[in-house]
Amino acid sequence: MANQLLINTISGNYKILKVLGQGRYGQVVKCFKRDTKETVAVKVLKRRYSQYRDKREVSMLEKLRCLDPDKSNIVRCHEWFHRIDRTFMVFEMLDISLHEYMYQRKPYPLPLNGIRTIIKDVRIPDRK
Ligand SMILES: Nc1ncnc2c1ncn2[C@@H]1O[C@H](COP(=O)(O)OP(=O)(O)OP(=O)(O)O)[C@@H](O)[C@H]1O
Repeated sequence: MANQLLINTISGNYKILKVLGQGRYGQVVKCFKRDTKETVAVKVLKRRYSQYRDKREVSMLEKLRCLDPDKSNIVRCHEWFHRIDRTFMVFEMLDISLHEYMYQRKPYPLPLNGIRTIIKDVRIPDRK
């Protein structure tokens, strides 16, 4: 896998298990972190055509790190690093996305109580 070669140039600590998805700014891969024996999600930002964009992404993460992840419902970011022309961000591995959850329940909609809980959870980080 092309990303495995890329990630090996940074650290032999991460073994890529599979591609989790693709976002606007890059690809997210599931990795095994050898030193801690954790499974993590590593976001590999697209080639650094804009250092400003990468810095903005990292500075947003820096600010969010001040919040308690257990209380703010924000995904935990373990670390990030810039190497060669890429930025790598290491996050805790989450369960399925809301989209996937809704898809799995098809053709049944989410129960009203479930929708209330999700809306409440999503709104918590807004309150800061
Ligand atoms: N921490 C994570 N744990 C598990 N899967 C993840 C994690 N982060 C991202 N993913 C998966 O990778 C996909 C792409 O994530 P990514 O954050 O790059 O895109 P996004 O959420 O669309 O945001 P953006 O386009 O703004 O970068 C998600 O839809 C999700 O399926």
